[in-house]
Amino acid sequence: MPRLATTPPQHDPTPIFELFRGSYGSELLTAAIAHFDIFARLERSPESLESLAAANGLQMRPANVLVTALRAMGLIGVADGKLTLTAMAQEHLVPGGMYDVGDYVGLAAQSPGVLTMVRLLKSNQPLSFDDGGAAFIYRDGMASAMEATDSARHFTLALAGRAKNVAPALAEAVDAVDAELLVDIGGGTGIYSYAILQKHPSLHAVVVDRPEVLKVAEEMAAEYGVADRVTLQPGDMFDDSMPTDADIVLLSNILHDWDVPECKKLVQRAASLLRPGGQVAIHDVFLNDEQDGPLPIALYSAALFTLTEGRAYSEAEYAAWLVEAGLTVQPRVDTLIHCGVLAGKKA
Ligand SMILES: C[S@@+](CC[C@H](N)C(=O)[O-])C[C@H]1O[C@@H](n2cnc3c(N)ncnc32)[C@H](O)[C@@H]1O
Repeated sequence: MPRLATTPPQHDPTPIFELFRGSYGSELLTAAIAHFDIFARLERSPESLESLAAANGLQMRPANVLVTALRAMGLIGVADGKLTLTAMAQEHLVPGGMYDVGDYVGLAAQSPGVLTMVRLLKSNQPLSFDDGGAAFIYRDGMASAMEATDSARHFTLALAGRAKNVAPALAEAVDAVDAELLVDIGGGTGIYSYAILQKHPSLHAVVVDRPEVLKVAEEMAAEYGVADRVTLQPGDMFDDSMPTDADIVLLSNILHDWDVPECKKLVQRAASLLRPGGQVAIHDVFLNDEQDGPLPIALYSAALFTLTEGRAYSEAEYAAWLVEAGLTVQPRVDTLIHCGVLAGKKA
């Protein structure tokens, strides 16, 4: 009997993910207090994100990750378009204040996790694994752990744990009635596609990913009994051609791996593959449009920042890219573990 990718778990695993990501909160808070000049500066005068970033030698991606988390923690607010301290931060995090707790938090300033976070924030570079390169991302000329058999397998199977839980909800959330062709860009194990295939017996899926990753996708296609309706296409999603006339192009947990220019390019490429009436389905997490939380997503954004060239984005950011690509944005549908689908339809 093939495995079912459409049966949801009995218990929602979201709290486990939130507990796991909690360490990023501690690291960012300690980094902000003990390694960057944020609270004293904002006490002197409100400031734009750009100017706070420049004063601390940070590029915009790390600045966004750090400040979004501090806003989600209730330490930084916004007034008249500038960053300000909240009352709690003013009382407790301005150096020299009567009730300043900065030195207490600073006891963790030299811990390995905090030092690594500070290094990554300053360099704007993802972690490199055993000299094999970054996890989850590949583009021409970059060292990538997805190019070697063992590391590609390790990172791909790690994502299968989340995918097995979320895929049943994704298969419900994506409108695939009457669809014939699904293109899953950076599909990894392919589990999300396989759930949609199991729900829609006349659908065919093309899973595009790196060659070593697709070895895992091939095993999973057999396990889930969909191998005869799946084409595995090795390639580079930025440069290689992909099938056209697609009803659905799935970008599941892809855009959060990349910085804004790459995201725009990928959404444009995805839109160019659609037949009229088709949709690009962005499956991801969503920051608030104000970039001030929710805290679990702000901390996940920090995780993404350390591992990849991306971060979490807001629905407004994704929607703008879909519109730029000529698509009409559909209402967002939640799946599981903070994820949801934001689709853009081609007229
Ligand atoms: C974070 S994983 C997402 C996997 C899966 N879609 C999911 O939701 O679990 C990103 C995937 O994109 C693939 N990928 C990264 N860069 C790529 C590139 N340039 N071309 C093709 N695939 C790429 C990775 O190998 C990996 O499988």
